Amino acid sequence: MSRAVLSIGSNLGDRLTHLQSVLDALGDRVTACSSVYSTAPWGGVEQQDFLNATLIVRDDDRDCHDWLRIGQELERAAERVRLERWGPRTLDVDVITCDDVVSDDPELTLPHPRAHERAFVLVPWLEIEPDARLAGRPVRELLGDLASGELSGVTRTEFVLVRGGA
Ligand SMILES: Nc1ncnc2c1ncn2[C@@H]1O[C@H](COP(=O)(O)OP(=O)(O)OP(=O)(O)O)[C@@H](O)[C@H]1O
Ligand SMILES: Nc1nc2c(c(=O)[nH]1)N=C(CO)CN2
Repeated sequence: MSRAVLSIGSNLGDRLTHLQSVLDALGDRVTACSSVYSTAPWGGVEQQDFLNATLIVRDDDRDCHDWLRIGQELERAAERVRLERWGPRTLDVDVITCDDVVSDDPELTLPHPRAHERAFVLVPWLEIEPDARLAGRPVRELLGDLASGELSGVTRTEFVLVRGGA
């Protein structure tokens, strides 16, 4: 059994359809799904705005590596091409936390080593889990540490992701 927090994002092609493909594939393993946010690109590469959302997933038969593997399969299905670090992509699936696992394995680092700096992860996560903690600190507090410019780049949209579509 495992429970994970996943961040999904897209800024190439039909961005909403790419995000929905994750919900469709995960079906009822998704126990919570945030609103869809329009987010300014993080990381310094000039590119189109992203759509981002955060999900909570649970499965009796899967472990933390399974969530990474499933995410990578979905990225491949969306024909994601790796050209540039933090550059444009059809679909990105990051494992933010999984149970209470702490790991510095480069293949699956947990919690995700840059999540605490990313309003595009923290804002949607807080929406679906107001008491969320990351590496021992309340997500609400981590958001307070971010520059106001980071927060203003994250705007809730009216787009809707449909759960249980599998
Ligand atoms: N928690 C994690 N979630 C997703 N991938 C991870 C994680 N920890 C390590 N990785 C590894 O990171 C590698 C690069 O992933 P990816 O290309 O999606 O990075 P990125 O999304 O461009 O940047 P970032 O890692 O900063 O989000 C993957 O091969 C994967 O094995
Ligand atoms: N706004 C936003 N910026 C990003 C994103 C993302 O999903 N949203 N993903 C990145 C690579 O992980 C790099 N930068």
